[in-house]
Amino acid sequence: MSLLPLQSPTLPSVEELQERAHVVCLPLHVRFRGVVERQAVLLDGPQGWSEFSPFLEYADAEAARWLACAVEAGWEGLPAPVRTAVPVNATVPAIPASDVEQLLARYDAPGTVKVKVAEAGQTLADDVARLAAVRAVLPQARLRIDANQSWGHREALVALEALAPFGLEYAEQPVPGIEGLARLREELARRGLPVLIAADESVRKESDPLAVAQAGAADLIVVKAQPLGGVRRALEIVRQAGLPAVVSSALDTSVGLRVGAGLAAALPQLPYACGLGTGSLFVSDVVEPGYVASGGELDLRTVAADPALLARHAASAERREWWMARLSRAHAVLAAQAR
Ligand SMILES: O=C(O)CCC(=O)C1=CC=C[C@@H](O)[C@@H]1C(=O)O
Ligand SMILES: [Mg+2]
Repeated sequence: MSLLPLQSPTLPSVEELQERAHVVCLPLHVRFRGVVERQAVLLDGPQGWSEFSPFLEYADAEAARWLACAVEAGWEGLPAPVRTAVPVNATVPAIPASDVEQLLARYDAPGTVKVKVAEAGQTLADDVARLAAVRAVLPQARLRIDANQSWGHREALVALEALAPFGLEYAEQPVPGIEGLARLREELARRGLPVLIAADESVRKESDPLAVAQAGAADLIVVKAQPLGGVRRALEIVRQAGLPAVVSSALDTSVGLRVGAGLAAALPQLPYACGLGTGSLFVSDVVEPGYVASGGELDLRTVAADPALLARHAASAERREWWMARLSRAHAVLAAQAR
């Protein structure tokens, strides 16, 4: 397959990136992906603010794709939108059912809710209770689940039998691997269990993001601008995959969420609400008000980080140094690819 190169046409020097970089540490209302604070580098690019925030454990080659996205958004800008607003889902982390109502109150009129399931240390009964709690608060909402590839084949079948009665829009990455998804999808069809399968990790963490579509292993793909190396590369992946796509966040700050909204706004078709509602999980952000949905939608306003908030949430000197070194290594990966 041919994809756009990872780097933007002009890769700025590492010195320029570092001069324009602000490292922040933002508290979250709930634990998400095992963290209670989000660290991010925000770049004051000539075409607008952009974000470099690969998860802390990611190696440099993977982090370089996130930097390619930041360079594209900040130095090239976003592609022209084909719509003026994007629908978003509320995201419910693997919290106790008793906390669901309070969490959902942070979202304004969500028409769709994504519920995290299969959390380590929890049971299927916890997942059922969490979905039931969501259903009780929002009887009309579309529901989807995300297992983050934590089930095995048989476990997934048992879980999906139990959760399908909630009327799932789809199940995101129920099991690991492209073969695992394909096998599960076949078995669901054989059993007449009507749950669509969405691929997330099998798109963003595979060396070939199109492999899952080529294998016929999923009904739809989840696309995230930072992990896929930028908005234009993600658009090209969706075009070549030929499957419906769900745009989602990488737990970005408001700046990264706006880039994700730029991806969603530029897609020719947007059949599903986007996972770009995660700004509501932040206690504080780099813009005020944060880039959160109202009436279940994000508008396409300009998002520019506020200097006072950047200062208030500035990371420690030690974290800043760590991020600058990481930025430099990711830059070296992109520079080597450009040669
Ligand atoms: O899609 C959403 O509703 C929100 C984003 C989201 O779920 C994720 C963001 C960041 C990291 C991931 O573990 C997670 C996901 O797996 O989709
Ligand atoms: Mg996911």
